[in-house]
Amino acid sequence: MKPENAIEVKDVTKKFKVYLDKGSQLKERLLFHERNRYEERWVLKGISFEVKKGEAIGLIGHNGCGKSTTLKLLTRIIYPDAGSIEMRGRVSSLIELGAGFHPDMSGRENIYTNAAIFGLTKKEIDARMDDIIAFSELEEFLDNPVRTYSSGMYMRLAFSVAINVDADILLIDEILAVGDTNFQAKCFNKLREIKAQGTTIVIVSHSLGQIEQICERSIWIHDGQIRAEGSPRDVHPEYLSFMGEKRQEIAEKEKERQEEKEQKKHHEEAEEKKVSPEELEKTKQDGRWGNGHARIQSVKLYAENGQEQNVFATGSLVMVKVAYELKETVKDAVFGIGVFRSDGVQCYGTNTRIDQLEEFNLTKSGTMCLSLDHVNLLPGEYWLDIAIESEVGIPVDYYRQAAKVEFYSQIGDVGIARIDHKWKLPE
Ligand SMILES: Nc1ncnc2c1ncn2[C@@H]1O[C@H](COP(=O)(O)OP(=O)(O)OP(=O)(O)O)[C@@H](O)[C@H]1O
Repeated sequence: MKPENAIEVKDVTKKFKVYLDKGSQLKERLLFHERNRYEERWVLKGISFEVKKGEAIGLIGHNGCGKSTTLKLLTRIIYPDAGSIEMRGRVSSLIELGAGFHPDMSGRENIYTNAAIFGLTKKEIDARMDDIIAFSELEEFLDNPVRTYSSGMYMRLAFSVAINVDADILLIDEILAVGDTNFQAKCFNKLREIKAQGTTIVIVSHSLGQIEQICERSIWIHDGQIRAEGSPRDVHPEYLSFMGEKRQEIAEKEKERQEEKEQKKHHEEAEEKKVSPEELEKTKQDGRWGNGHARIQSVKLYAENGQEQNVFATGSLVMVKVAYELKETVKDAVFGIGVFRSDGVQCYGTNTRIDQLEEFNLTKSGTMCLSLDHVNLLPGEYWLDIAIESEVGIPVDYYRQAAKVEFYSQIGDVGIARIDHKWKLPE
């Protein structure tokens, strides 16, 4: 092991056995001869990385990519099928909330057993007891059995023990996601303090912002292998754009599924009412109204590079293209857009009249393009309503929820939309 390293992971592979369903009824069980049928799932397919003493690294990746498995291997809760893991120093971990706590024992008794697991003697624990209790802020509950604790209280106790055992290496799995915001902030500050004292830290988190604030390096695990590794500022944008594309694929599949479901429902309704699906379509006014002189055929969204998509990073340019078919000339046409959050809150709305564009007549079918230059909507799902009106506000085609759009961001600000801002710190 290199002298400057605290952790060396070399070509580690790990597989799990996943037992196939054997059937729960007696008859099914009797009929199944292959009782122990299982398949092997390779979760890690050869992972190598090194962590220097005093360095903090973040493990990122989509659900199920193998982050927690990597951390459990480092804690030696489980062992690799091949490869090697070497670590130097005392290891402390916060992996599963309250794992290692005995529910019937009091908080105080659990501090003793838990700290002993991390290798402390009774004398050492006694010396740290006050610090552990003070950090947990659980003085009044300390003699109650931990089964009466809330999950937040569990986490306070577990965190307080884990950071007070003078570990050389601290392994944390998504722990900062639990607890109230005050305690989260306190843990976060404590982690920085511990890091400044030279502790090596490995964090698994979906909060890229937290990783950026604590870690020098991010390791992106994908499909059981390391896909990228480097400064969080370099790796995270790459990861986010990859996840954006994935979400786009999922959104498209979901859209197809919804369309198929709608079509099936539509046919069933038509059959029930003994009319043709086309006739039913004509009479149906759900979320759509107007005199029908023009009809919106499609509303598609495009990114700056011209690619059609429905998932965007907050702050991106979104190009909206509205294709319409004309049945009759529409005089003094006005195009409008409304942006609604999925819970119905209107986030924005405008039209060509509000924007003081010259009035125009629609004389043939075509496409209207609207460029939304910096859409600062915060992460979530939104719907676009699109409308065509004619002279003095007569609705021609109002199309509710004409397109769905999703935004993502790695910044943790909250609300509906990001407001451009600048801070000026006191001199
Ligand atoms: N004991 C186990 N037996 C069988 N499969 C397991 C076991 N532990 C984990 N797995 C599987 O291994 C894969 C990786 O799990 P892991 O918990 O490491 O993912 P993760 O990256 O931490 O995910 P998340 O972001 O959801 O926490 C998953 O498909 C999971 O179902």
